[in-house]
Amino acid sequence: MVPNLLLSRLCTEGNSRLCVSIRDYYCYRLQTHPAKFNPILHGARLFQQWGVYMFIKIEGCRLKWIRDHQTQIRVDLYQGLVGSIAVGEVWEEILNELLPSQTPQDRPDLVARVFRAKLETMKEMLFKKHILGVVVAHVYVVEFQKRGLPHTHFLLIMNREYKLVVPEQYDCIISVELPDKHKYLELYAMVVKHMMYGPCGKTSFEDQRTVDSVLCDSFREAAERLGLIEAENTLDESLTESTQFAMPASLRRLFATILVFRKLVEQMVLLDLRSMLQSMGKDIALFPLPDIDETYDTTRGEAREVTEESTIEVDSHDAALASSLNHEQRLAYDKILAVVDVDDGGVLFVDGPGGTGKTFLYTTLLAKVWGEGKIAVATATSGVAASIMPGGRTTHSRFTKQSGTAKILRMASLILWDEASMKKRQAVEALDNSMRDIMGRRHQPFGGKTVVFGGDFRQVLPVARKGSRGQIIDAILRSSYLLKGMRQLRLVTNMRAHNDPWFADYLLRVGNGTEETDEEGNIRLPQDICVPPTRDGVDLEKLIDHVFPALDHNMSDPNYMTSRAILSTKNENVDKINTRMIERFQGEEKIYHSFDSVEDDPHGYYAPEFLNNLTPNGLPPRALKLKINFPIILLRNIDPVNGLCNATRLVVWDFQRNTFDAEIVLGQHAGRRVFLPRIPLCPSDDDIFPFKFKRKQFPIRLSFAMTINKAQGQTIPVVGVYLPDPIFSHGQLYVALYRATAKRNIKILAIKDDDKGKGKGKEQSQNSKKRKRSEPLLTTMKNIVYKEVLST
Ligand SMILES: Nc1ncnc2c1ncn2[C@@H]1O[C@H](COP(=O)(O)OP(=O)(O)OP(=O)(O)O)[C@@H](O)[C@H]1O
Repeated sequence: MVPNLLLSRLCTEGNSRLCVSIRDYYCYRLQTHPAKFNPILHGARLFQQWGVYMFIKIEGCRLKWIRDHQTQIRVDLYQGLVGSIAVGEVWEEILNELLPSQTPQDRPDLVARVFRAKLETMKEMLFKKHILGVVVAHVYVVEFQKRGLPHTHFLLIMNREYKLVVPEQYDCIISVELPDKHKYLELYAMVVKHMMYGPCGKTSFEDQRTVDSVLCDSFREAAERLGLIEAENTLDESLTESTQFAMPASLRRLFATILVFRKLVEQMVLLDLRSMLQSMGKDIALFPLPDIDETYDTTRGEAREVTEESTIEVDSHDAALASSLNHEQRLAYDKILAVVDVDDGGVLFVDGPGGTGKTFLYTTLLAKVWGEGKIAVATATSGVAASIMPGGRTTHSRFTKQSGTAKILRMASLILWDEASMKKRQAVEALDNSMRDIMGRRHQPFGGKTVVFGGDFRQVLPVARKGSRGQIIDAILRSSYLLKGMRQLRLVTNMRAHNDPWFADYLLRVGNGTEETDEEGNIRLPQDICVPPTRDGVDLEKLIDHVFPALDHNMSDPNYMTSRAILSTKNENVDKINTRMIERFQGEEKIYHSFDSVEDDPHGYYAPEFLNNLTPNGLPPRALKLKINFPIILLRNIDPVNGLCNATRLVVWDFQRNTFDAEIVLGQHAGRRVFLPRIPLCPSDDDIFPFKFKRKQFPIRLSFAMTINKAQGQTIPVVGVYLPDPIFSHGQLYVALYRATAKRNIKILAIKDDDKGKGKGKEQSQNSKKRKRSEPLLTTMKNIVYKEVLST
């Protein structure tokens, strides 16, 4: 039925053609010529766009032919079997040919070729082997779905004796149920693997509208109840759920108290709210609430920071730690206190590799300064480091424009900034500039304050987006003008791994880039920390077993859950491991769907199905799957003062429909139970989409596995490292290794790059199980160290 389209006309002389069809021409443009660079094949989504335009050209001609030949085409006469086949994203024939970092969607040419080969096989089975009976005529169309993958619909006109005339005959060849898992395990597995839309359980429209045994009035209401789309009262409901969940008796008591002491309680609540909002960096005046009567404020208008800092109670245990400082810590301690005592300013840098006791030193210093009635301001670049420092706050929430900030900085005898190596130097320089103004001493660094920075430049450095090595180095504190006047205090002894001195030494050599390398520039990994290769290629399962032994027995133990994690370089690897852990973990699963939208899209041009498929880095998934006791990690600073900051680790306790209950498990706030709401989140990388994407979801991810960068500063005694791709930035290998306390607590699974063939893209790396057995797992590894950032 489909004509051959001619560019001008099809001329034949013997067997040779003088002209080619439009279709032939574009087929030629899509050929892969190994020696020639073909820009079309590298165009990713542009390639798809181009494909669509070219297809429209060809299809336009086809449609014209059909329009002009209506008398010959008597479509209305036909009836028969309708069926379809669709392309599978995990077809190996496609994955094997992808260029580095391409996905199947980026290569419509490959997808179409492989799809056609399969289609031809299918046609042969249908029309030559007659698997469904003799076919006398057929029609099929191939369509490309939104994601850029093709599928086809068939209409088969059967020979008279094979025509299906009663439902029973259809039932013999068409089955819309899952095969019996126990009888036909292989068939069952095959159907589940290739099933595109998941099992459907609904049998009627009423059934579709029934949620939790309640028949809803509309499909919209049913979708809202299922949490698939956002209901208008989601926030109200989550508040109601939290209140039901949290001690109804105390809430009733509060209500009774409000009735009795209305004005007083109202003012107390407002003052409390003001303080909470301040700690989140917000002013209560921005919200439509009753006015505050300052006479009820017992702090007499004193800024929250000042009240907080001047009422810190010293933990006697922290004060006693001073007697256990080791020699180098003691030297640093004495030097810093001497500068604090003189009170004429000084800038010091505690340079200590991971585990050398920087936090231990800060804890003793803070206890000493506070014990003398002085003010010490403790900050850290990341929320995790801040949460393990007494009175610690992130620099982001500490150095704000709040009225109390300047006052507290003026009063402080010591300002401590941990993980300064992870912050861009411009941020530190901005503080220096502000302090000079605040103190009215422009000529003295930090206006003459004692400022102690701590950090480790062996670790992953602040990200200069798409920055070159030079730009990254230029962005760090080492390159600042402040370095000249900074006194260096060195800690060397690894106190965390002191029971395994060989390992402690090895870590330091990795961090310093002094570990011996082979001719390919790789360092050797200690044999006993590498996962031994398995015969059946299930190395990742082996790594999971090493890190999470006897999971079934330990899954309800929060200490077990949070003292271990698998680290990897990329989010896609992390997601893969977390998905495996969801399957392994027992218990009922709860799925929370996100509500996705685009800002400034009043006409709804961006379809929800499209938005739901997006998973930008740093955002939670569209379908967040949780089970009780799952370890999770926060993705945003929600309430830093109360321990809810980016990278805080929690364990899931219980679910409600719009909220869930979790417990903070590490740091100063360990043991605190919190309710987490869904909040609007935007990708940190603004340029990633040509529109402003917004996902309303719980700001968390599972933390069975996490990226190496996210693990920086975390305490993880038992560590697995999964490296299906080589590490790619300064300090990554060091950060991954030094989390562990000893060699016996770490296992690495590094897969040789060649195993995946050259440039097979991410899907192939996800298929690492299919690694060729002849190829060994890696026991040597690339280590990237920018030595210039380590020298002073
Ligand atoms: N003098 C000491 N006596 C006993 N234990 C110590 C001493 N110094 C440090 N430790 C212990 O060693 C471990 C590592 O110390 P700490 O967390 O302070 O190191 P760090 O340099 O801050 O590490 P990281 O950079 O990885 O955060 C902790 O368990 C700490 O309690």
